[in-house]
Amino acid sequence: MERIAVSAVRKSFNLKPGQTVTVDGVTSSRIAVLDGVDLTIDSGEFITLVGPSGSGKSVLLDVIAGLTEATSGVARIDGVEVVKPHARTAYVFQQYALFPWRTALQNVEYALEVRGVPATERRERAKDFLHLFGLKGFEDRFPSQLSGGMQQRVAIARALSTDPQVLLMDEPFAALDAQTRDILQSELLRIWEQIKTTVVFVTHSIDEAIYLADRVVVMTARPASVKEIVKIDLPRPRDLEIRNSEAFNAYRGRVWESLRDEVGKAQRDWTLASTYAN
Ligand SMILES: Nc1ncnc2c1ncn2[C@@H]1O[C@H](COP(=O)(O)OP(=O)(O)OP(=O)(O)O)[C@@H](O)[C@H]1O
Repeated sequence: MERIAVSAVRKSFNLKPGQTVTVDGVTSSRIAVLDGVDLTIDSGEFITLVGPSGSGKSVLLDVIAGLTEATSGVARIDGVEVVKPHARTAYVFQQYALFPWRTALQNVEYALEVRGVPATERRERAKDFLHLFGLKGFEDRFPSQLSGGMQQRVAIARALSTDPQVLLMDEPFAALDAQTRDILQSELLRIWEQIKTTVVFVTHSIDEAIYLADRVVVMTARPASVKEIVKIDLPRPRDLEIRNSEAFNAYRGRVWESLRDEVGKAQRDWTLASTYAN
């Protein structure tokens, strides 16, 4: 069943007064970020998005989240146009975005509180989700008393406690060390296997993209559209060892092949931009 449908989505922003951008010799005070993105995602699918830095991946997530309006085109969830944040869509950012004055438990409870879940029920549910992420015994710690990996576990527990139909994740593990990142990828997969919510996950890591996904969506350089979708036919449940397999290696080559030109284009764009800036 189709859960998310992004159709011909374009997005451009006005630049600050006095700023301009020149593309193909045309100077403009608007920057085009998304250029006709089409993407449909089934219920329960795990999608990863890769693309050069600055290509518009976060903006695309924001459109699906209802945090920003498309300039044209439409994003739909279950056939309904997204015009504002949806109660059953959850978002996890790179920075843990926890309330520093609330304990781990209270942070998870917050998401349930704003949805009107009664106190006893929300406390139990929040605890269950913290335990699911291996945080038993850490319920009363404040974010500053938790490691980066633990903070991100709390953020994901908070997002999942609301039973979202759609989970949007914007480079959630980018700030973590490599080992913690590996552990969290596996934990996320383990939990996703149980709840099978629809996930759209942005990453710069090709390995992470392949390891997690049912399909890897490769975006072009800005203004972005979908360049290619690579279906990942690796068996599930997956463990990290799979990254050493021949099949994984072949996917790695395939995704990089698709991404390489776009990274090159984005780099030329930056070089040009810095030439103008000087
Ligand atoms: N509110 C805004 N006003 C103006 N430009 C914006 C705004 N939001 C994003 N942009 C521009 O849109 C482009 C895409 O940004 P976005 O953050 O989506 O890229 P990204 O692919 O997620 O990058 P990265 O991988 O580096 O996180 C960037 O050039 C950015 O400067």
